[in-house]
Amino acid sequence: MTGYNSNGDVATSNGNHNNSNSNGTNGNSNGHSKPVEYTAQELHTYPYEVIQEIADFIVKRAGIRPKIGIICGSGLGSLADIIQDAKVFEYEKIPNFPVSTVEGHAGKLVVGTLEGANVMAMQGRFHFYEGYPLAKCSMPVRVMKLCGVEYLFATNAAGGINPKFNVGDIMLMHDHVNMLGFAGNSPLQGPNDPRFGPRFPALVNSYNRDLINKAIEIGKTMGIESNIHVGVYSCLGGPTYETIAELKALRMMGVDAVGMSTVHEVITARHCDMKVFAFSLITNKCPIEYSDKKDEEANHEEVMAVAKNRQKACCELVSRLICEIQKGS
Ligand SMILES: O=P(O)(O)O[C@@H]1C[C@H](O)[C@@H](CO)O1
Ligand SMILES: Nc1nc2[nH]cnc2c(=O)[nH]1
Repeated sequence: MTGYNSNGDVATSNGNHNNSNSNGTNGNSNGHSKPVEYTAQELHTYPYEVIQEIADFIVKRAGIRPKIGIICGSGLGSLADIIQDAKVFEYEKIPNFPVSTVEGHAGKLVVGTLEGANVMAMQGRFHFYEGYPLAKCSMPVRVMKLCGVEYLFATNAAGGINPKFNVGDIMLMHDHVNMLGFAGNSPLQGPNDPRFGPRFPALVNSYNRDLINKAIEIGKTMGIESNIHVGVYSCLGGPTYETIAELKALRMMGVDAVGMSTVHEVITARHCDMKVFAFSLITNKCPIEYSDKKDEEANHEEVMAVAKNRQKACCELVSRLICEIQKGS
């Protein structure tokens, strides 16, 4: 079993340095190679070397270094289907990568080009409620960073708490309330590796203002300006949807949309100095008054159906924003 020695260097269990090569395998005496193995504890925190091996594995096989990373929210996997010259990696086949367990999250990494930019997209993200620690949920963001990604586009399906929001609207995130953080949980918990970023990162202005403004302009030219809002997202642990009392509390805190993802990915991206653009597709309206109406209860089938209906608009918004980034570079 491979482990880490007290210097933080990769070492085998007999104290030898690991001789893994860039495709994440160990050569052995009979010329065959086998994947590097890590302990459960190592895969809980994902040390730099593990992330580097995963990034090398992807870049080597994709043959390009992506500049933009996209995380597809529930039912929004089609954002990755528009990628050209795509190389597709099933999560199960990427060494030390977790697997997707949620419906609407295919569990594939797609690398290719979009609007002339090299991109990589996750068709399937990892959620806290799947039983993964937050560091593991957002580990792919660090993989993106070491692959060369400068911009993170994070998307999600969310419940609209702001009464002005309608099902099918898009909320451009300009801030978040980190409810899991309030409860003492962070993807950055544990020893800090300064190769990724500082121990105490600031999070004001996490959501790139320039990209938000560009997205608003794109929304106008798409004729959907009345369906685009700018607002505050909050991530809860899930997998339950919220109670009325929780929704009332979130609204009082200034939250416009609620979901079960994205915040820890944004924290991880900002820690390693990536530019962040994120949006929520409002898949259901959250009730904030008690009633017996069954149709006010959120459910995952509805979430995915709305996402499927709105995938064309979401794809257009993402591609046109990438086109704008390309014009500026
Ligand atoms: O991955 P996202 O945040 O888009 O998915 C949301 C939150 C839950 O995973 C699921 C609930 O319907 O949708
Ligand atoms: N927490 C939460 N996540 C969602 N994802 C889609 N809709 C919802 C919702 O209403 N609440």
